[in-house]
Amino acid sequence: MVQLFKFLLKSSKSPGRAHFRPSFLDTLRLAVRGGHGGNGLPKYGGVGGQGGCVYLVAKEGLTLRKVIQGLKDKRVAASSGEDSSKASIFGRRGVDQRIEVPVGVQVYDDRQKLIADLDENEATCIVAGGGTGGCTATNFLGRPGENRTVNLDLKLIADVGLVGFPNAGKSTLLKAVSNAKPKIAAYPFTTIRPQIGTIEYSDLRSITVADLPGLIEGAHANFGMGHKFLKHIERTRLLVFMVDIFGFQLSPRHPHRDCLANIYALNKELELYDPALLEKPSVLLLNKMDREGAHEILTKVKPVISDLGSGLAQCPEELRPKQVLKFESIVPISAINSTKVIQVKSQLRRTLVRLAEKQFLADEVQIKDQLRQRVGLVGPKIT
Ligand SMILES: Nc1nc2c(ncn2[C@@H]2O[C@H](COP(=O)(O)OP(=O)(O)OP(=O)(O)O)[C@@H](O)[C@H]2O)c(=O)[nH]1
Repeated sequence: MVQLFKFLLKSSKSPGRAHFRPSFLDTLRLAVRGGHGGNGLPKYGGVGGQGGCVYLVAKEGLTLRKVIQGLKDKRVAASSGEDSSKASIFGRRGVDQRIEVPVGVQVYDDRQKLIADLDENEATCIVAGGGTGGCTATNFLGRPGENRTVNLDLKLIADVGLVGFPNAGKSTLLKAVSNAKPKIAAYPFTTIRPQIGTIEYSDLRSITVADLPGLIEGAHANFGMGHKFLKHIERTRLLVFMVDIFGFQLSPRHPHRDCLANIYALNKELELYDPALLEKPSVLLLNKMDREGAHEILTKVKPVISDLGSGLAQCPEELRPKQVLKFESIVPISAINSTKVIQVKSQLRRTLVRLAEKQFLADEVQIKDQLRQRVGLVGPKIT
């Protein structure tokens, strides 16, 4: 009977497991402790070995979930340094603990002070130093290692951040332009975690695009998934806003917002999260242009979209931002039409190249200014 019950329990579990997708993890708290320093040997002036330290190394292709799976628990301790002895006057150093984490992790201490930003492959930081070994200065007593809690906050690194309300067609576009395989459905909130796709070009260059889901009107008041995923756009070089040209209605209980109102609402949500995001270069994609009546709407709204400030008086008060977005370009598209999608691909590439050139020139001016200040009036002339 027990066997039969176990069998039934097992077989009822497996289909569920097949559909189980662990939630996206972008924060992790770890308790870390450096090893204790070994004791010295006063009689011979022997010095104890230093305690091992705990350090983090950024590795491409990792996720925070894999990090947890690789750890026994969320406490990581390095080993102690060896005591000094007659046979070994200088005690051996404790063994370090190396934890590999995804590229893009920011490390904070308990007071939310940033310790390190591991934003490139192989970037390393020590999160818990080992205690020094005992010597004359410490009365030959080894010191304890650093003991603290650190918070790992993963901010995805992508060239482009795709932002829009549900159902705008973000997943459809990402699937069409990149290697990503997002879920697509005719109802909102199909995408429940950020998706990253790589767009490849014929000259073997590639750019990465992150689809950031869950943003809805009122996200700042924690509606939907709130601003949970907006942190991931902080590091993108270009923001791509996507709206349905016919507007969007979250549910029959919510008002229908036309495409202009949606743009203001996106603008406001970003402003409420962090006004600095509005300074980022951005492109606007007006999607679903294949549907009947789309071109009439476009003719009507385009002048206002090109100068969002001019339409603020007509914008519903609850959606009105203090500062308006200024788009590098406004592109009417149809994410399900492959010709238009190819145009978007090259448009993104052109914009990123232009931004890189601008940045390069700005850096050059800054470097020359710094050199002039250093050289002063007496040095060679810097042109
Ligand atoms: N007619 C038309 N329909 C489109 C177009 N792009 C997307 N759709 C449809 O719009 C619906 C929503 O598309 P998604 O790509 O899932 O939208 P999303 O923005 O990723 O939605 P969430 O996952 O909720 O964030 C789907 O039924 C798509 O087939 C388009 O260019 N034209």
